Amino acid sequence: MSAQPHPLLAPLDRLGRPLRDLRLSVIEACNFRCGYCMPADRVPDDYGLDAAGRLSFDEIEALVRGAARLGVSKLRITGGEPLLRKGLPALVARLARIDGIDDLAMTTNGTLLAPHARALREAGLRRLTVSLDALEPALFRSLSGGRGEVADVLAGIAAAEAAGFDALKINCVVQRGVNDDQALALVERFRGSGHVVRFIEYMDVGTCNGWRRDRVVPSAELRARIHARWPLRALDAQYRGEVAERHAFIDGGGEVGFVSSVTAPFCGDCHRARVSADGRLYTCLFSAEGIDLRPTLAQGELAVAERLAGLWRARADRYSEVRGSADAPRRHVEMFLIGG
Ligand SMILES: Nc1nc2c(ncn2[C@@H]2O[C@H](COP(=O)(O)OP(=O)(O)OP(=O)(O)O)[C@@H](O)[C@H]2O)c(=O)[nH]1
Ligand SMILES: C[S@@+](CC[C@H](N)C(=O)[O-])C[C@H]1O[C@@H](n2cnc3c(N)ncnc32)[C@H](O)[C@@H]1O
Ligand code: SF4
Ligand code: SF4
Repeated sequence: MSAQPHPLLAPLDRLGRPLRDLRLSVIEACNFRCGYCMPADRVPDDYGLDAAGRLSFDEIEALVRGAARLGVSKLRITGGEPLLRKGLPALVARLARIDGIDDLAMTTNGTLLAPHARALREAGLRRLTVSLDALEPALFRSLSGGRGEVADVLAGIAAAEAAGFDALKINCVVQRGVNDDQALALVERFRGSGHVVRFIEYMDVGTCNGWRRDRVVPSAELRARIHARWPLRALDAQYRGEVAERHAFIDGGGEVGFVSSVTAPFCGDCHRARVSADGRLYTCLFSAEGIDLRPTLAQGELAVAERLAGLWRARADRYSEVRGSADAPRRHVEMFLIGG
């Protein structure tokens, strides 16, 4: 059941967009070094705030309760790698109880999922997204910065299924000449499984990921490649502002999705806010500066709701629509700090 937003606090931003979706990073550290996010040559092995720099579970709960008062109903836990955060199932249990949060999801690289899937499910996590950029083991290892094994991710997916998670999202960031040749294999592997593979255009987020536009594979091109092998038909969005464009396999093999933030931006309906592990609010994936919420978190959920409402009303972000123009911000926060 959705919480009734406080009557004074159901804010619209300057472009008329409500706040519906909160993406919360619970940790800035990661056990991978994906080149498009946290390149090994730019981010030291021991990178990470010490635990005291992170929001406590009490602070996180105050944040989410405050956000729920504004009409936020969807919460995604992310990182860094969220499964590195100690005590995560206990945090999930606290967040799952918050009135108004109808959709509690997590994005993970999946390597630590096998031992944790059941506890997360029992704690109340409803949905899981697992990132998986390649099935070929040597390529997967290289894409993870030499840190990960694809077999561990597949074991994590199997453990999630056994724990009762169904219809996982399997997210693949596609780079031309790097892993675009893995797309058909990924589709084949998960067709008919009930899980949904989604291909994400490589984005220019962060300062250090060496983005090149010629490495972006437009979703339309990838969709045509998949359609030639397994014919597709477009599906309607399930709700306004859905990030992925959905397509069904005509033969009944399930569906596949495309996130096209470079070639077909979707800022017009963007109702997402992000909070980093140290409590900074980012009103766009491409914001340069976060706004420190920590002093307000100590004052309780009503104070949080009022502060968030004021900040949301001032928002006018639409980076993907102005990318490349003189108006576009030049500096962005790192993706591993705000969680994608
Ligand atoms: N530019 C841009 N990209 C986004 C935004 N939200 C998500 N993405 C990209 O899309 C990817 C997939 O996002 P998800 O978190 O899986 O999408 P979602 O719509 O919240 O997930 P579901 O509710 O499960 O469909 C992210 O990792 C980002 O790369 C956004 O607001 N702006
Ligand atoms: C930052 S990660 C955090 C969660 C977890 N570590 C994981 O990888 O699933 C969340 C998502 O952001 C995506 N991502 C990171 N950098 C990206 C980029 N430059 N372009 C597009 N997606 C990116 C990742 O592929 C991943 O699916
Ligand atoms: S995409 Fe996820 S797994 Fe890869 S470096 Fe970034 S935070 Fe880590
Ligand atoms: S670029 Fe910013 S405003 Fe546009 S959809 Fe992404 S997060 Fe929202």
